[in-house]
Amino acid sequence: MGSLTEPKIPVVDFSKEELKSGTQAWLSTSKQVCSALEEYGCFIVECNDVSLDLHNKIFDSAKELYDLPTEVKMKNTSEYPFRGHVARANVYESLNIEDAGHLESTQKFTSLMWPDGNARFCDNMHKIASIMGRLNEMVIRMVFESYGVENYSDSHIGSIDYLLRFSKYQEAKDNMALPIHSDNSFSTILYQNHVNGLEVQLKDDNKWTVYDPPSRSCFIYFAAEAFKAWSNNRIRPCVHRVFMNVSDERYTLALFAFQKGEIRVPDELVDDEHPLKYKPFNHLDYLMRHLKQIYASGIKTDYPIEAYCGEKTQATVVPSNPSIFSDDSDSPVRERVCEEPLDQSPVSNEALVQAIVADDNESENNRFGSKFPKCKVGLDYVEDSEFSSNCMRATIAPEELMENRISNLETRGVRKNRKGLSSSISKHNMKTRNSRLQSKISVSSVQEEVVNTLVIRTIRF
Ligand SMILES: O=C(O)CCC(=O)C(=O)O
Ligand SMILES: [Fe+2]
Repeated sequence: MGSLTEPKIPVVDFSKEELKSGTQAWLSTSKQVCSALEEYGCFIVECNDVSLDLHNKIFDSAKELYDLPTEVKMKNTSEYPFRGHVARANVYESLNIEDAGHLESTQKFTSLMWPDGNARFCDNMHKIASIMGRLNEMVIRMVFESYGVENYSDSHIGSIDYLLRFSKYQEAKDNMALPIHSDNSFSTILYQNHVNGLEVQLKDDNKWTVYDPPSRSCFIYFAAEAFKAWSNNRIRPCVHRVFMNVSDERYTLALFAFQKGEIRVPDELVDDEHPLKYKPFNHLDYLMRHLKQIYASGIKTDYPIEAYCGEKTQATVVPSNPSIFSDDSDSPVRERVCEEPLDQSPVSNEALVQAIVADDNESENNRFGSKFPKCKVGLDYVEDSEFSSNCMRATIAPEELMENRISNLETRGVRKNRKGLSSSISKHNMKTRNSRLQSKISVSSVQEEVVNTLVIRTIRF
């Protein structure tokens, strides 16, 4: 029989006294933090660092950011997947500041969005990011001390690479605004406006608990995949999703902590009871190569970090077996990953658009068509990946197949807004219906900031 009371997200009070290492308050708070992360993977941080005034200013500034024209927001780009400007229909939109631990990065982002300046925005965002960063560092010290590995805290904290993400959610048709996932960071701290929507899984039981912060000055702290690996599986990564069934706009700010350089399980955390589960790994490489492959291929894996650096995995960290990609032999359309990837480096929006345009014009220099002369280039919408709606794939297909695929794409609701065509495309004088649609799709992919997840696939015919 299950327990009668459902577990709740633990609340840890960081506001009572000044928390200083070595004090009784510090020790008891550390204990609560550690057991919350081991048992549930998350806890609510109660503190009084954010006044109601600052709360209001932060979300006014966030709204101001989202109210900017799309072409301005699209200037926020990144070589990493799912950073930069990401938009999904009217349900989800995010913008990301990389290297957010430094004021200069926030300043740079601010002047990209507001070339005439917006000191208020910069100031508010730097303030809240600093509060969240300090909290994260305190939690790291507490956990490291609890495990007796406090000698690693300084170097760990010194190598944190922060990412600040602004997210906006609106009511979703199926209510699912952000799919189920755990973060690929080390840890994440999240701050939200007055609209709930975040749900966490506290046990492996498919039950969801709504994050309902007790006050405007609360944060939620998540342990993520890299924290689990570092702790040799002691810490539980928090599985969460965003479920939106209210018409109010939900705004959040999340500070993701990544590690520059290598993460290795401290020797002190390996013993007979806890044999080593992970090889040392480079966190940013994990993000850049492994996740990129996973997202681009549409493979859903429950434990991506195990596949990357689990003690039992092979030396190759990037999936190389084409059979893991969709290859349904009953289907008239057989797909395989191009054995010789055309371009391993991140593909810029312009390069993608130019390649498509070049293909359409049957140019000699066509990057794709020269390798696959009978094929047309198009973009395929990936439905099955974790962040499905943000993913597009480049597909090479004979024209008649493109026709089918494009009608599928239409029914799958790829944006058809003709105004979405950028001038750089329309001036290329597209002739056929197909090519127009392809271009439109490519624009959509550009808008959705997914060009970096480009995978070249061939369709045999
Ligand atoms: O905005 C939220 O509530 C959750 C965001 C999140 O989970 C993410 O960006 O990974
Ligand atoms: Fe998340």
